[in-house]
Amino acid sequence: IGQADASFMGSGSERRYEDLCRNIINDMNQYGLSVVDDFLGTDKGLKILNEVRSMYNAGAFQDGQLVHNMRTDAQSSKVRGDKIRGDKIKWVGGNEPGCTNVWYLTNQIDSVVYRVNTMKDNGILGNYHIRERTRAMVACYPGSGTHYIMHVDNPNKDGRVITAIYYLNINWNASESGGILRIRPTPGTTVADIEPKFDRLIFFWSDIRNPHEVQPAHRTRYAITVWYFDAKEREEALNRAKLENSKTNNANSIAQLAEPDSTT
Ligand SMILES: COc1ccc2cc(-c3cnc(C(=O)NCC(=O)O)c(O)c3)ccc2c1
Ligand SMILES: [Mn+2]
Repeated sequence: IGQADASFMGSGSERRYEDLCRNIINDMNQYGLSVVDDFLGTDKGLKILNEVRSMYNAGAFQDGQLVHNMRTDAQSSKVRGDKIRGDKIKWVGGNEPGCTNVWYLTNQIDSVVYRVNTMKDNGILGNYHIRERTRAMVACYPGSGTHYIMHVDNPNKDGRVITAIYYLNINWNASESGGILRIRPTPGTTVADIEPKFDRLIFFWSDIRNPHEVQPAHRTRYAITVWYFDAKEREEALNRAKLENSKTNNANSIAQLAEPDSTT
């Protein structure tokens, strides 16, 4: 996987920017994932890290835990919640105060994604029409073995086609701290083990092509994720949701009709 050096914000950067985008296109078509190192350079990366640290220390993150994998312990009928996810998250839209560096990052990722989506000979990327994305999800795995079990980001065509993750972890040593992102591209038997290194940006298809897990982290592990929507898949997902919604509303109103009117 081409480890493109992407500090293209420097001088004479046009050529390097084109090369970076070409690398991403090739990686996405060949592997369904791409790793870009030194995306913004050290000083911009540090500004983002400090901003995220102050958010986290201000207690702005909520427990990302959604569903406990509850099960009863065989011996003492105690119910044990095996956490599916151990991360704590904060959604950032980009215009909140104190998030200017996260906003700068998402702007930089946007320009790369919109570029690769429109370049000629971009293969599978040409099948999508990417016009919008989610807000930025700032995630912290607070160490002590917190992890995320194998999952697919978009298993049911909710519109998200590309996952982009930017890592903030200086001198990350996976043999000590774990926290590897393991992607198992499907179909296939290969495995991609990606360390959550400082100033590293990765892309991968969000759907069932890329089941992945975050292995137990033993050090605080920060990442910022944005998901990019394909306009057509997103519209179809929203239409399905609307249809479902109106069905339940109708069902509810019919149910109300059927209920004996309590006032009579
Ligand atoms: C309904 O509300 C929510 C709110 C937040 C949610 C966050 C995730 C999520 C998904 N993937 C990863 C991941 O794969 N990280 C890889 C890495 O850090 O290297 C991750 O950390 C978090 C999934 C569902 C959510 C639903
Ligand atoms: Mn995921």
